[in-house]
Amino acid sequence: MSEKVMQWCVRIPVLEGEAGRRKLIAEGKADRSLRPYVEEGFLFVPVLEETGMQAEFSTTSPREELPRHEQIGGIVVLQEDDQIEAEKILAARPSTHTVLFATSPVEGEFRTKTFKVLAGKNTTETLYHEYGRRMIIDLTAAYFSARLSNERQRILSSMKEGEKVLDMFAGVGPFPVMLSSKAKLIVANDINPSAVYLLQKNIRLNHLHNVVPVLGDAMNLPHMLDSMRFDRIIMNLPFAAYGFLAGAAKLAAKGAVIHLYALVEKEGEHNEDILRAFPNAKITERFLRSYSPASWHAVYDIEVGDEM
Ligand SMILES: C[S@@+](CC[C@H](N)C(=O)[O-])C[C@H]1O[C@@H](n2cnc3c(N)ncnc32)[C@H](O)[C@@H]1O
Repeated sequence: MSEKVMQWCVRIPVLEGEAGRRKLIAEGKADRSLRPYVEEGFLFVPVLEETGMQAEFSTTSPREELPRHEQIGGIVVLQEDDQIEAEKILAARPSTHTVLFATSPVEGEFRTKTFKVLAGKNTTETLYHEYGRRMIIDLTAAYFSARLSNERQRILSSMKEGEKVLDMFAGVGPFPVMLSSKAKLIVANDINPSAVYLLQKNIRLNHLHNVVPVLGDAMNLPHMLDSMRFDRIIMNLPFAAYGFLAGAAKLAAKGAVIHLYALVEKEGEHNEDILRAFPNAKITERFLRSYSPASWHAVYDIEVGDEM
């Protein structure tokens, strides 16, 4: 049961909210027994020191305070800068070679983080397995998250044999690598040279002959790919992909399906953007996971229809 209490707080514009909250946690200033919330475009974060601003917060349950880990191949990423916990994990899991703590949020055009090695080998590179495929990941060089593995399987199972697929923001290639078994062709594009370098390695590692890596800005794809049309387009750049919908509309075949990933604060937040690019689309929005107390990762499945 949670209860309401008054506490000192800081108010951060919502787009910088998650980065600000993490900074306050890293500095030991956040009051983690209380739950932050969003109101009128600001994230309110409860803090331990007096700030001159107070607000009402709900208490968190002990379960919400447990450190969460993400395992990517032989690497564990801890949510807390906790060396003792890191050493324990390393000793308990023989397949883990490194325990990391992210010292920044996902940031910049390449959507990468910086890391501190808490325990084990001094590296951010690892070999990751997903449903029988292998991928080389380097967490400082290019974005990667194992959390979308179920989502990749969901898309694979909805695909027909022989589809032409475009991944506009492919990173090191998890979607192309996992979807290649059903596709005729996958064009996999990314603006980060290190991501495309790893993508090329991952294509070779899995002996794929139908994935074409492209290094470039997704804005240029309609011009570069000219008359090509795709049955499925993956748009996984959650904070900005909706800005590329007009380009996707030029590259979508009749009857295509677009998977648009977004960070949202309310249901239907991007419906208008989608309908501007695809006026006859059928839109299904799905919740993927919480991102911050008041925002979440969503995927919009956009069936563009035959009349475009
Ligand atoms: C959230 S990551 C997703 C990567 C990959 N789809 C995955 O699931 O791991 C977004 C990717 O978009 C790339 N990116 C950012 N802006 C871009 C642009 N204008 N054109 C092409 N790629 C871009 C970044 O380098 C990053 O690899």
